[in-house]
Amino acid sequence: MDAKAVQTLNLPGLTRPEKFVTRTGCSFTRPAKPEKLQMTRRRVVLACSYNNVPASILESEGHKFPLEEELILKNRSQQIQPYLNGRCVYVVGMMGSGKTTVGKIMSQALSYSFCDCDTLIEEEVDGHSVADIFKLYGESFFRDKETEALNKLSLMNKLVISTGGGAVVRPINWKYMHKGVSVWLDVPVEALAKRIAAVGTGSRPLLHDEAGDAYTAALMRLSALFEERGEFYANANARVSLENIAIKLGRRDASDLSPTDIAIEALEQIGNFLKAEDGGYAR
Ligand SMILES: Nc1ncnc2c1ncn2[C@@H]1O[C@H](COP(=O)(O)OP(=O)(O)O)[C@@H](O)[C@H]1O
Ligand SMILES: O=C(O)C1=C[C@@H](OP(=O)(O)O)[C@@H](O)[C@H](O)C1
Ligand SMILES: [Mg+2]
Repeated sequence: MDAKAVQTLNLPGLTRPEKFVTRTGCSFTRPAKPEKLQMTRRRVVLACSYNNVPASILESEGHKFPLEEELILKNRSQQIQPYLNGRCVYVVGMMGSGKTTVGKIMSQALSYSFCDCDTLIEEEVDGHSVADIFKLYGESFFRDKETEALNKLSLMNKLVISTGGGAVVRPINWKYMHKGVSVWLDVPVEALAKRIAAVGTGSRPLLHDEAGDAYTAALMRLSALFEERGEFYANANARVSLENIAIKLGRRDASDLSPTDIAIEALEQIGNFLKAEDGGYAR
């Protein structure tokens, strides 16, 4: 064993190793005393089903394994449950920021149900798509339906709710969302434009009018929208900066992050908010 590489970690709460893949090619040998682990730089496979295994030792060498992701998601959600107390989690952010995609992952980790606010509105308006609702009845009608939907959802619990990108603009909507906990997926507009260009602007009526190639058109419109709305997203209780996650995980840029990477960070940021709200006292 390379002595230089050996570090001793105090891992409170670690009980017994089974099988898991480390994320920095670290290896563990089971010490005599379970609460201490020795790490070397060689990759071995070891799994812990643990509470409080710091995610920092689960750093990826650029690839993750479902078991490891499950462990971390579960770990994060177990840490926040006592503070969340069944309150709904609202995911806010610009169009294309991953609210629906990441929201579903978070709901599974929290054993919550998932609700997409746009889908709820479509069901309320005879199954018309959001784009058709804009066309048939106009944006103001859509916004009223959005407020009605958020009002209804605010009476429920144990839901992860992915909101529509414009929900943050109306103060009344925040009155409803602040009955739960809100998290803002803060994604660089370039990454948003790339994602939306890949799927097309058909489902997003506010991106329809720009001329030019799909990416440039989306980038122009999203930049203008963010200019108008940026301050409203900042009302969220927690913020997930994809640029910060990329730096933390040593990735090239925000486009290099999976929805699960973002869900893990979202749960961590929600946890930070809840602990601060609670005076940091463990339950
Ligand atoms: N982390 C990610 N990396 C790459 N593409 C993503 C990521 N998260 C979401 N997407 C894609 O971006 C598009 C928008 O995602 P979606 O969840 O619908 O966002 P929103 O609900 O915020 O508009 C979808 O095509 C989705 O597959
Ligand atoms: O940003 C917006 O104003 C909108 C975002 C859309 O939802 P997504 O954020 O899920 O695309 C949808 O609510 C509608 O097209 C308006
Ligand atoms: Mg959505």
